[in-house]
Amino acid sequence: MNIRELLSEKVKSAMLAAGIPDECQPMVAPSKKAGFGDYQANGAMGAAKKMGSNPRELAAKIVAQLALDGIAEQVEIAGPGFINIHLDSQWLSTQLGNAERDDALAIKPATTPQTIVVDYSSPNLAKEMHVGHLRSSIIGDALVRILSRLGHNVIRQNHVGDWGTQFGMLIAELEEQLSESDSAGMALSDLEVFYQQAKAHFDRDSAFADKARNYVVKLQSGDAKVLALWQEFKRVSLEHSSEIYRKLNVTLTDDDVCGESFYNDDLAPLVGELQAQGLCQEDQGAQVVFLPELADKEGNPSPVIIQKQGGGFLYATTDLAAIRYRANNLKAERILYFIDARQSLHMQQVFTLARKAGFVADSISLEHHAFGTMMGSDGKPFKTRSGGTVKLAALLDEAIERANAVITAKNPELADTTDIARKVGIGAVKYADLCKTRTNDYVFNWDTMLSFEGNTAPYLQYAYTRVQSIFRKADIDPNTLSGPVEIASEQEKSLAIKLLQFGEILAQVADDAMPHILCTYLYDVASLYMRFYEACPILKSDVEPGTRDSRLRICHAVARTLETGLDMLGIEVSERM
Ligand SMILES: NC(=[NH2+])NCCC[C@H](N)C(=O)O
Repeated sequence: MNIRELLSEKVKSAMLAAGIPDECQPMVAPSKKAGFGDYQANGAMGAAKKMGSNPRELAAKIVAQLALDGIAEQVEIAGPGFINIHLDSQWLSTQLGNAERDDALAIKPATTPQTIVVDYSSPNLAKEMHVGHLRSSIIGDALVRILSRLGHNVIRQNHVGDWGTQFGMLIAELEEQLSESDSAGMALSDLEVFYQQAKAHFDRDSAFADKARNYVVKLQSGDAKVLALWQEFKRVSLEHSSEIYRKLNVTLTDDDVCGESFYNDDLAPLVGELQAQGLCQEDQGAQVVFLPELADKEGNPSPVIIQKQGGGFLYATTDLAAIRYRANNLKAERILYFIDARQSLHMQQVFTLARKAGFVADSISLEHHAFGTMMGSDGKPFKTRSGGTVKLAALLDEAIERANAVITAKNPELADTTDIARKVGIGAVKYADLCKTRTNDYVFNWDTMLSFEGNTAPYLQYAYTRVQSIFRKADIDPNTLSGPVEIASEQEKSLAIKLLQFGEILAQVADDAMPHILCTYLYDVASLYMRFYEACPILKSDVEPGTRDSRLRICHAVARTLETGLDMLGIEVSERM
């Protein structure tokens, strides 16, 4: 149980004992300001309102029933009825000592583990991955890591775009280029260029355009030759994505790919079912669902086309089939989508229609976790200088190169910087994204993200390295320290409380799918550690051995928390920097 849960339970019992109705909540949270205790219980005000009594008197009744012996050293009532709880240093010492020893640190597994499907990254295989897929990949992966760590059964779904009319054109082009090229890998070494070639070919050569259209039909009817070409195209394109995932330290593998093509056979029956349920109607030859639930300001229902005139299916049709599969076959209890905010209406339509058609039970939580756009310094969506889309592969190489320059300038004595530059460069790009409130746009800036000051990956990685250097200097393996942790100073106390909040923070990130909360937390840990380090000498000769060992154990808890927290964000640390 984490501190918040423990205090909530205690305050709740006190409220019941004070005769407060069960529906009133204790409202326990860490105090926002110094001087108001470490935690606050704010439930007295709400309860007093409900009961028509005086909030301060009610708070006093709660405090009279509150059994926090050994947990809190002082409880006081402030303002209109806040209950301020000052935690007991001895109790914190024991808690932190236990956490430092525990493999799980202060992280407690979820009480009810769920099956959670996470749809993320999901690039279109016809083109090279670009910066637009960066946010989906790294935010989605952070959630996957956190949810797994909390004990949930997480199923990754890389819903790649591997189907649709454009593949006729691409396969026809591949066939032609293969007669001149040695391998598909060579012909497709630059997907962007290849796509442009195919498109130009399609536009200028009507015989080729006919062939491309014919290949779409053949692909859909399962023609062996066309299918083989398509598979080859898909294989090479997925290799490109896998390389980026490896570079980015994103956990997606080929096993997680469940692309649009997977649902192909399901689309016609699905439209049939919607027809049978009377949910869709014909409109100019197309099959359309009108959703009054999502009506615009004038009251016009929101139209969702699920089958085009001529029979073709759409993005929404595939997403409906996918959501049904995830609910029924994968047995998801929560389905999370990490997709650009510009697809919000699409997701709302899919969720509303899926519920209406009974494809997903009400008990299943459907969540579109939208994110904003990555902007350039000009305040417009991030582009190359010539206005083209920035390829992810090139961006990541540049990050590593820049990180290398920054770390060699900082520490010219470092022997081999290859591995450190990779961790710092990739970490900086990921952290700069993850530390911003997900729903906002943010400006991509190399200098800020690679800075060793402020809320950045290099700052946190460096904080970790500094702690590790203390153990090296003392020539001590922190795992062998056996004396107790003693929380004596104010700096030790606030650091201890912060460290013990790790589990609370993760539970919140898991609920809201907001990784920036974890980033802020890790930054707070590192900052409180710096304060502690300034105020509490560790290896000075006049420090008592018991105090030294206690402080070393606190350092160890800090290092492990930073390492584990960064790992949950998919960011690696180094022993030296
Ligand atoms: N189930 C989904 N619609 N997932 C997101 C797919 C994203 C789409 N392939 C794109 O690149 O924009």
